[in-house]
Amino acid sequence: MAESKKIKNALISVFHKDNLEPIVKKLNDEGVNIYSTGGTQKFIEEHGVPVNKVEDLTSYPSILGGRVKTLHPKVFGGILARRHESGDKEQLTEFEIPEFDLVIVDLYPFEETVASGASEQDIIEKIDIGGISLIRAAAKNFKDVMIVSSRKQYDEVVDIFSNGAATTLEERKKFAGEAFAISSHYDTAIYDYFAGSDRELKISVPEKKTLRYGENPHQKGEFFGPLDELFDQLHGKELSYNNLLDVDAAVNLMAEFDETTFAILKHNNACGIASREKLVDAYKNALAGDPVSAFGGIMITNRELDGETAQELDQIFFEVVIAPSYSDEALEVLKKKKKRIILVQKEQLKTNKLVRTALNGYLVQDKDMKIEESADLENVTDRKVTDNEVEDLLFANKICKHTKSNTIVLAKNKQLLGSGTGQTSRVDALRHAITKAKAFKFDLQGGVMASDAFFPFPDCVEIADGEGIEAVIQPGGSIRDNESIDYCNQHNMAMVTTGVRHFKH
Ligand SMILES: NC(=O)c1ncn([C@@H]2O[C@H](COP(=O)(O)O)[C@@H](O)[C@H]2O)c1NC=O
Repeated sequence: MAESKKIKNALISVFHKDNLEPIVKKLNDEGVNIYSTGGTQKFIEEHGVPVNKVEDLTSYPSILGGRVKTLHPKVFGGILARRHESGDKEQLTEFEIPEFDLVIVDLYPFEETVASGASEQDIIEKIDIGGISLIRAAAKNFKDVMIVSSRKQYDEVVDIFSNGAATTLEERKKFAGEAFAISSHYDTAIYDYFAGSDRELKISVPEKKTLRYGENPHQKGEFFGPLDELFDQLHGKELSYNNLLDVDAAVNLMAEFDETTFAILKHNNACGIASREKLVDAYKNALAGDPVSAFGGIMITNRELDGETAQELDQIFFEVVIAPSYSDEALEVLKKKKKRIILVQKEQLKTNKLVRTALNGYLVQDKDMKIEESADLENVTDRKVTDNEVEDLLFANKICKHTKSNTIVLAKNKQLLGSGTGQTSRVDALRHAITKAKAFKFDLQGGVMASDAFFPFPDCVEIADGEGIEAVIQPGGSIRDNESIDYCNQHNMAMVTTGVRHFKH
């Protein structure tokens, strides 16, 4: 077993004082001398534990409103001295500096202060200088010093001290690594606050979840992010890498819909979706869109999931269900299958930037936040779209935005009839959409067609017309737009353009 090093002197300077008591009591029981800054020292004293003032050690009071408290050679010398260097030891003796073997710091809450909308002055005062220096110094000298840099580590520290106030080299090195994670995250948050539009890419996410594997079982996978803020998982196995991608697609798609809607996704694309007055009807009509692909799919709705809908859902195998809430009856039904993942979506996504790897770097872009309303539509054909067609066109356009390019979406009565997903040509996407719609016995007569990008040729409107599609929504902007528009005019079809392309790769 690794040799433990006893702690003789500890320096404690924490912003939040909660949960510190068991550690200081233990240190006191073990005969450790505790040194502390103003507020921390008062807190420790109030708990009946003797403590030395850092001010007495440095012979300086805390000055400049707390901007300088521990920034002194008598403090940093005691942390940074190399215990195996005789020169360092001699200097400690010469300047009467105690050797600190343990440093506990809880930094000023910079991120929380920014998030609270505080004034610039308050934010600037929450940039911790002394505390971050204590953390870095103690972590650098981990061979002799134990650094506790987060309140989240207190339980582990109490555990380590259960056999006496001592630490092993292995423990000190591990805590040093965690300390540099804390200090670099803290600096990233400060950088984010100051950085302008020409900012560098700095991402620091402490919350990590190790996944069973990545996209395939032979690939390792991890997720970084505070997933618990977004979802409560009520039941089922752990979300996998592919589940997370599907859930992301599902949540983004559903965010477009206000009325009662149910969607089923597979491989990040909707294979069924419908808006209806009753949730159970929305589900049944979503499932009808492609009951084959729905097998093993991701289910999502924007309404409380009721017992009747849950009974229907229970008839098929699916991986994940997402809803803002569930009735007791629904939960009882859905929990029957042990592995089924049941998620409560607590809030909408707030992300407005998208990041992915490309070549030897990263691509960063604004999220596609644009979605068209009826006022955004320009009727470019002789025949004007009817009110019902407008509803279906906007419905299809929303699905298009969240389907992999190239895509064509066919819809009718706020129900997805078929889509072509991720095709290399637009006409292939349409053919695929038609095949799917026909496979599930949909009548395309009177349906609408949405395209994520303009039609380079009139072939798509020609084929759609042949199947009975009567109205079309597309961004427009092709040099051959007129050929598609002319065809529509000659065949009593209506077309609206949006001026907004919705590629998704
Ligand atoms: N200025 C300094 O020398 C200094 N030394 C430690 N601190 C911070 O002061 C806080 C504790 O202060 P107090 O014990 O007075 O409540 C901790 O969050 C610690 O990170 C400092 N404050 C900010 O930089």
